[in-house]
Amino acid sequence: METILDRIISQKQIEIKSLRAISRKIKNQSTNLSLIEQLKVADHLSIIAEFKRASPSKGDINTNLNPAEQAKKYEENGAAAISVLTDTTFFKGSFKDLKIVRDSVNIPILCKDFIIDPVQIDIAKEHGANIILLIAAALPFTALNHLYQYAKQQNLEVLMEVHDEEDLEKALKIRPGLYGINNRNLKTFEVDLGVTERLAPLIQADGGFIISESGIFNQYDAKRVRDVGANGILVGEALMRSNELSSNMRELMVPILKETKQ
Ligand SMILES: O=P(O)(O)OC[C@@H](O)[C@@H](O)c1c[nH]c2ccccc12
Repeated sequence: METILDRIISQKQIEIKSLRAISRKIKNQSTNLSLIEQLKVADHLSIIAEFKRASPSKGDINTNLNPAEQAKKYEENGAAAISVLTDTTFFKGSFKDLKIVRDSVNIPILCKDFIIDPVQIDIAKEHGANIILLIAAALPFTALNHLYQYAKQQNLEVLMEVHDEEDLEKALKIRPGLYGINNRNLKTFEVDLGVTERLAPLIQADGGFIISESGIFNQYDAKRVRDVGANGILVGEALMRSNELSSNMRELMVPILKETKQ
């Protein structure tokens, strides 16, 4: 049966063709902002705050927010980085949003997309991204490794997303240094923080920073992933819907365990 991930990837293959045709008029905006350097010194859980208008699992989340204003609020309230969804078809995001956020803040930005081709990495960088996401489940090992090496050559950091042991096996061979454990299964949309509890110790044994992604809403969720060694959390829906962003973000920044520091 065709999963949502299969559908997203087939759509990407179509979009890549037009991305190649985009003239690269935009000046390279990339700066040297580093999430990894921040994670090295953080004493609380770092928040990667996401700008996410909609998603296939939740439908419209908040389509009225202004990306520049929301990004500034994330920065003011202590986000370590901002994630911007650039997929349009399924998430209602765009590279324009990425550029707007880049021009509004001074912290690292993650381009959140389904990357299957180096041209997407070029475009992410041209719009000001410092970090890209690579989803292990979306690619065979050789392609994943190739895109990882390409991004590093472009001076970008890579958040390597894993959801199960099979993904992790591919990721550990690459040793990316920065892992995203997605609590949401991109094939069924099921969310379970137990995924971080299961995979984090396997990553810790090998070394590398850990970001727990998806389904994190409050300090109990934050503590749960912190307790198994997460260095950071990637939070979208909870922050996009929040009416009290400052206090919500503050409650998520729980102190991290000494053993977690690298
Ligand atoms: O809105 P949430 O449940 O806080 O999740 C944020 C983020 O983890 C999620 O948007 C995400 C994680 N990995 C992805 C890959 C593609 C698209 C989206 C995602």
